Amino acid sequence: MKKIAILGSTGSIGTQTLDVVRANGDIEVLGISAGKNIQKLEEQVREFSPRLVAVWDENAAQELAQKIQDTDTKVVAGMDGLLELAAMPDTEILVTAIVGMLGIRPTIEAIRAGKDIALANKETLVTAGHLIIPMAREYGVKILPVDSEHSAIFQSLNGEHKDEVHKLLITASGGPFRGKSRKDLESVTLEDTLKHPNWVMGQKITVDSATLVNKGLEVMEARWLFDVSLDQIQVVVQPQSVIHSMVEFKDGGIIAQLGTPDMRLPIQYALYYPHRRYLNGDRLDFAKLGQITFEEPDMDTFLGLPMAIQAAKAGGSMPTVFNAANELAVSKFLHKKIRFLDIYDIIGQSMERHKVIENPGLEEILETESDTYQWIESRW
Ligand SMILES: NC(=O)C1=CN([C@@H]2O[C@H](COP(=O)(O)OP(=O)(O)OC[C@H]3O[C@@H](n4cnc5c(N)ncnc54)[C@H](OP(=O)(O)O)[C@@H]3O)[C@@H](O)[C@H]2O)C=CC1
Ligand SMILES: CC(=O)[C@@H](O)[C@H](O)COP(=O)(O)O
Ligand SMILES: [Mn+2]
Repeated sequence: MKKIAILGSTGSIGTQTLDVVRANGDIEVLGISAGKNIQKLEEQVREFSPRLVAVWDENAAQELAQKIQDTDTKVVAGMDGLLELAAMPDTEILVTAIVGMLGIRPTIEAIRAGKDIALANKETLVTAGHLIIPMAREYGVKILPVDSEHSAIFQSLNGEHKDEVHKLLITASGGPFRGKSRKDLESVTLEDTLKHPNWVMGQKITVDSATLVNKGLEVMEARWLFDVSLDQIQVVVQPQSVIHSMVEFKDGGIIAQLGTPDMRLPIQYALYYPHRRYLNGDRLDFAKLGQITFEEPDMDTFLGLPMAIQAAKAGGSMPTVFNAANELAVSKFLHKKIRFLDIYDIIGQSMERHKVIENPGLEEILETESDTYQWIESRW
């Protein structure tokens, strides 16, 4: 039995990870965690009997402890609880399916404890990739990409050395507003934004897809995961989300990974790497699909991508500012406190005022996050 723990087991990636566990029958889930959804956590405790459940919210943790006192599962709370889950004895893999840069500390804790990381939580690499990647190397742990584009690149590379690579082609759906003008975006609603054309995902990443911030985060994530320069990464809009990404090698040959939009494939690939397992689900039918099309991303309208590239070029603490500003702006948008285009203003103005800290340590990253939050809160 392979033993895993899941950071964010109640979310979109977390629950699909549990689908993969259920379908295969040879993975033991030793730890699960969530922010505050104790109803789902209780169901998961009763089905998977984990040793540990970590709940961010202290009151929710107490309530859950009451509800499951008839079980052998221990409940822990807060950041200490997430850290305990990340490093719990006997697990081989931590699945980081939590949303946001809150995932940094548990990911570091897990690496120090020698756990391989099945990484969905892109915000961690975006803000702390310069710490995480060398640390993973030092501790001899694998960072196995779960994000569909990065899994596609990982599969397409198939162990080839990075010196063989000419460039990475990251595909983008273009989001629900593909083809719209800036004027059109002035009046889009939250409900419009949450209608992703191809994928069913958590709310934060769905908004990020619509702004193209998601693609920007993925460019930065790819840079850390595959050790390539920014110039070696190209974003291509592929509206059907059938090609999940591609690698162009030095000789001009291009290898792509294709499939239906189903996150269980990259999750399962990461959990069983380097082996493939059967996956029961829809298969691509090319005759029915008819065509696969490509476009340039509209960088004049969807500023999430060019601003991310600007942050990546500035380096140091700037990707943290980009990410933190986006996290808070998206949260405000989800609570209907700001409009869609305000997300770009919040990110842009936060970056403009920031003086880059070169090679920031963990404390400086967290301070930059909280400084960015305070500045935004005082203005919006
Ligand atoms: N969904 C997808 O298809 C994809 C997602 N990703 C990335 O994976 C990550 C997760 O995304 P997704 O599954 O969509 O997100 P969801 O919002 O669906 O789930 C987030 C999970 O994180 C938990 N969580 C939230 N806040 C806290 C907290 N303070 N402490 C502990 N746990 C917390 C949630 O718990 P609770 O339920 O209690 O709120 C939930 O379990 C993101 O980084 C995203 O960018 C990458 C590629 C595809
Ligand atoms: C499933 C996944 O990995 C998401 O990141 C998805 O790619 C979002 O789609 P777009 O950002 O391309 O709209
Ligand atoms: Mn993705």
